[in-house]
Amino acid sequence: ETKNSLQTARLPPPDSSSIFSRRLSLSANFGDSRSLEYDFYRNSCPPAEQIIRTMIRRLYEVRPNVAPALLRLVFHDCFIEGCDASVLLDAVNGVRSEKDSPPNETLKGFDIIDSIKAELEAACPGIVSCADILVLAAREVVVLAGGPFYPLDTGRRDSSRAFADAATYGIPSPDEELRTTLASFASRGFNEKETVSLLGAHSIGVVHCKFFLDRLYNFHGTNRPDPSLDSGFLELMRSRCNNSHRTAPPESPISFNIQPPFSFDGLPLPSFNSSLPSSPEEPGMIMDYDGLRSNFGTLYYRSLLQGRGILYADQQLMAKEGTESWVRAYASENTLFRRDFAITMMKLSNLQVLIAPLGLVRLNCSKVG
Ligand code: HEM
Ligand SMILES: [Ca+2]
Repeated sequence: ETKNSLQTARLPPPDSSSIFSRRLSLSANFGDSRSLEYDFYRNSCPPAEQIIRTMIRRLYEVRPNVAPALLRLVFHDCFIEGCDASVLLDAVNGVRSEKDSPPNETLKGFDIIDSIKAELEAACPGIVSCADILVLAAREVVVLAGGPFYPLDTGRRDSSRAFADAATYGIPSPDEELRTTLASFASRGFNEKETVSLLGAHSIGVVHCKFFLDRLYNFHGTNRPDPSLDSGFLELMRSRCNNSHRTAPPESPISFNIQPPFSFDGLPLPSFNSSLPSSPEEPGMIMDYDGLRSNFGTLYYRSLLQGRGILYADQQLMAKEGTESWVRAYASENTLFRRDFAITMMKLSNLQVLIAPLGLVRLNCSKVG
């Protein structure tokens, strides 16, 4: 299965950019033998995967929000020129980083990757790529958050540059219509079903008010809320995010209105206080649909059935029969969802990977040299 998804993932998307074609033709020169391998570090750094697992588990105990942070981070890396750790690079000498692009402004978890990298550099200097660390760390947090385990091949190499423009235009927008979202995923090889299952990642984490304020107060410039929103849920969201969050500068004390976390279905919440937005000036909604962590995914899809998706792009999954039927299926069959989510996470983690001699192993994940 890994092999198949890797091959699919290596097909050029319809809108393939020149950099992508360059990579593809270069790797094609070496034939098909160059691909990721199961346990790539078995000789060069045997404890690599165990180190990552142990560190993530320890971190998760004190900071459970590492789970959503890293799950989102791997998506934002792999979606832009593949899983090459390009998203981790800092700006240098006026060359913009992906971190600075608007869709990435609220990304978190860079420090976690850095500390894992430091540990791995101490154990096996110059061996384990940042790109592999990121996908492996994301796999661990999915399991900790109650999601499925999935096997991953390794041997990804890191990019030597960031793709700031590609990140600005290539990360899907939360306000997008369904067809645009589907086209964006299709261009990376994900069909409708796979797109619906990947969005199950929105079972955990936080959404800041600015990403859905328009839905609450001025949907598509109508001065009215989004009609697809359940009315009770609209009130709940408005109580979290008032209209002033639209214009208030981030440091404005006016925005201080965080309330205790709650669960959408009245389920008891675990102590997830640290998944509150990082600063009190940035209120938002907790996507902790899976209060008991036993059913990762189920409550996300059920909430879409009830018109309770937080982002417009989430709720849009109900706008078309093809995607709606998958929302229904995943809302009622958690085993099916877990299987499909595992497969699509493997596919996401294998997008456009760089294999030696392409790319490099960065010694510091946020710098090239
Ligand atoms: C149409 C596609 C998607 C859109 C428009 C979208 C948009 C967003 C937005 C706006 C946020 C809130 C960020 C914030 O408030 O700081 C968010 C959070 C998140 N997204 Fe997505 N996303 C999409 C797909 C995905 C996928 C495919 C994954 C992973 C496989 C993912 C994982 C996450 C996670 C885990 C969070 C919570 C982050 C945290 O709490 O730190 N998203 N997403
Ligand atoms: Ca990337």
